[in-house]
Amino acid sequence: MKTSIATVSISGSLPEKLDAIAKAGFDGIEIFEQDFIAHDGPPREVGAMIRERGLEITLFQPFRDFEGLPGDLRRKAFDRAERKFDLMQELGTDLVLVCSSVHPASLGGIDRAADDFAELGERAGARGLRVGFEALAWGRHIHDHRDAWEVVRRADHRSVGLILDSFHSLARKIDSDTIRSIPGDRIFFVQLADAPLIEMDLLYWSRHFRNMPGEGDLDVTGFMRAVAATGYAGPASLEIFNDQFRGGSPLTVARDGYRSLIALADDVRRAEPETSVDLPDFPARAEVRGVSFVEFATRGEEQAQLEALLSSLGFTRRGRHIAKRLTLWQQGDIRIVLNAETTGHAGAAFNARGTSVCDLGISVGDASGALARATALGAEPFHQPLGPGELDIPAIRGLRGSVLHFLDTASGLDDVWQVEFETEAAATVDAGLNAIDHIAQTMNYDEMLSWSLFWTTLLAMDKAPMVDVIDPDGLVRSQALAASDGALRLTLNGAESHRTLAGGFLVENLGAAVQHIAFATDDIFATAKALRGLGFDPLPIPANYYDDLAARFDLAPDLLDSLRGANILYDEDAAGAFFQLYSRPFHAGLFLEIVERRGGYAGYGAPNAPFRIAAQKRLMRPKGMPAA
Ligand SMILES: O=C(O)c1ccc(O)c(O)c1
Ligand SMILES: [Mg+2]
Repeated sequence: MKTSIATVSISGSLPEKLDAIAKAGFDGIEIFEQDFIAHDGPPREVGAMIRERGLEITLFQPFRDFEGLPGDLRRKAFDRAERKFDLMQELGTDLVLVCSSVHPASLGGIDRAADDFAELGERAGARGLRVGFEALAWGRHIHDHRDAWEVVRRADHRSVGLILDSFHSLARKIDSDTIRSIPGDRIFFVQLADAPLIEMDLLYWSRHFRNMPGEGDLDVTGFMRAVAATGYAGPASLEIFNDQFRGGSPLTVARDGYRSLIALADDVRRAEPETSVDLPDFPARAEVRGVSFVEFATRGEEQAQLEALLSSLGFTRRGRHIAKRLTLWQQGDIRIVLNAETTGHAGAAFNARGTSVCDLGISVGDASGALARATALGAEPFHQPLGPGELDIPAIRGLRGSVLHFLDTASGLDDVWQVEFETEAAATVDAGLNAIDHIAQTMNYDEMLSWSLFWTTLLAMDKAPMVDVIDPDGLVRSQALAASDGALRLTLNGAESHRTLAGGFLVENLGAAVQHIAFATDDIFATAKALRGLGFDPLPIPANYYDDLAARFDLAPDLLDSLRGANILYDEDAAGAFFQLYSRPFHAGLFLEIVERRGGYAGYGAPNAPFRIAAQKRLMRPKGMPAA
């Protein structure tokens, strides 16, 4: 499968766009005319510049307002086309996209449009060029791929074909199966884009809110399945108009695009095994078994504080690494590794940011399969020199330079705790924490799409609807991702203002990282009681909160008293109930949480966030600062 992306999807100058696109692994580009015009250099040079980077020009676009014009306007449209044909020949591309007309003088009429395209095809064909017709969702007379196809069919010229764009078809809610009856060799080009479902004007939605397949809410997979079923064998090309991407890092956006396109093609071939998608084989999304470990880079005084906090939560130190300054803290199935190395990845992480989560270990069905999939999607493998007796655990780079490890049982990687660690004393305390409920990664708002794509293309995880977390000083957007059985839950929290708790963490911590870890208990009141005995200092929750709870929910008085007495927050929905107990914030605004889920409650207590955040901020406010 030939991969391609429109230059309009990436920020920067034309050479910057091309560098990023080539580096991300694409085979070709759709050259957006504006990007060519803005560049200072003749078309032949631009063509060479593109080919030098190993890219081909899959499409020249757009050519607007062509079909259905009367008299002189029609003649002028053909003159314009001839000029663009000259340009295409100099650039070195044979296909132009003609998008359906929005011209006020365009007359309409399928046969008139077909005649126009037959003549354009004749002129293009004489030069060895081809013309593709795309229905814009807001086209004046043609705004449905079925009508565009009818124009192409009636034009009946080998140099005239159809161009499909998932956005235009899906935005108009046209059934993708209508594509299955179009002959694949009459489809000249396929553009792909997703978008969040928002009610708004189609043109505005398209020009500002498109995103990578898998990042939005449209069924781009269903669309591409239908395309594949036709036998179409041309490029799959991303055409993403997005305000955020226009200002983003060219390489990050290009890499996200590549990941999204390869994952999409892989989904299509798995869903349509009878079709041939020309793509090297790699494993399906890894099945998640759970969180194997969370590793902090920490040293000195900060390490002592973190150890004290873990002890007060019922964790015990259970192992020491055979060669490195690593200790293993455990409770139930939860493993926290404290890495005090002064060199290597963790050493560098601590030097840059102080105590922070530098590594995550995920238990999967097949660890090397997970790595193979990650690399096929363009992830960067991570290697560190192995000491004697150490296991080679497959790993890639994750959020902001952190490292993500894959462990499994089949290849013995789950035994790393026995192989690489000397066991210390058995647990003498236990507060009933048995698993990691969720891990919260804080990032800038404009990193959220990228990281949610990262997780959902790599592992079998689904996105929940985006939730607003109300911080007293600004809004934080929260995207939850979960494996279907809850074996891994992540919340990606995107901050826009540095004044929010999440935004402040980004400043203090020099960028995105895990800000909190939530542990699961089966009995939060028993856990709270055990923690009191261990000297755990919970985040104090004001009485007003409990008065409001009494008004909002029908809670038994003794339950309300127990919640109040233990500083436990409460939420419920139709499926069940949720209990939350928080630690006080420590270094840079990191914190720990304890939760109990009852019934099928699948959320994260977002309604409690404003009160929890206000309570955390009261404790974090620098001494002597005014309250406002
Ligand atoms: O928004 C536009 O004008 C526009 C132009 C060309 C395309 O291929 C498209 O999908 C949209
Ligand atoms: Mg398009």
